[in-house]
Amino acid sequence: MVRILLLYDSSGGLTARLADAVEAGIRDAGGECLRRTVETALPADLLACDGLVVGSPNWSGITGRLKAWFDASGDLWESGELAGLPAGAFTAGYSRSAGTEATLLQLLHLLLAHGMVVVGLPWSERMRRSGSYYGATAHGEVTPDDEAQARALGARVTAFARRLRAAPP
Ligand SMILES: Cc1cc2nc3c(=O)[nH]c(=O)nc-3n(C[C@H](O)[C@H](O)[C@H](O)COP(=O)(O)O)c2cc1C
Repeated sequence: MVRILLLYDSSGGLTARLADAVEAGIRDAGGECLRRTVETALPADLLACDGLVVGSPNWSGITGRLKAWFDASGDLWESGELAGLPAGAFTAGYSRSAGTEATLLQLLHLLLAHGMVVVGLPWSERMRRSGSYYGATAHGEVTPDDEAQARALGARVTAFARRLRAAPP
């Protein structure tokens, strides 16, 4: 069974609710979910996983706490140990038009810097109401469409993790 690290920060609970849906998607796809908040996660958790889904509140970018956590994983960046693992991103904020995609791209940048293989969301009718090519989203509340997109993201990362583990590039 592939193990996916679900790592996120959340102060008000919105990002945590999206994480619930990501976790459900990981399980849908037959994965094991290692769920950690930024307070409890260790860089070693990354090494124990076949893939990663990371989420941050949209605080005009990711939160300082999450950036500090990634800064502390710099050794793994240098050694390239995460290279080739699939990973996806999600974010929650107040407004649809106040930096959502910029925050997702900041998360994707961190994943790419580790050499990870970015898994986004493909176009669907649902994306007119929620989500982005760059990942799953919520704005002010978590709607059923938000949950469905986050769940799809968790399932996609898990499916890619299984394939990549079976046949590494
Ligand atoms: C310092 C700070 C900056 C924020 N910046 C933005 C922003 O640029 N765009 C936005 O839509 N919401 C912004 N928000 C609102 C948060 O994204 C919102 O509270 C969200 O629910 C946070 O996720 P959480 O409930 O998981 O903590 C900001 C909140 C704080 C505290």
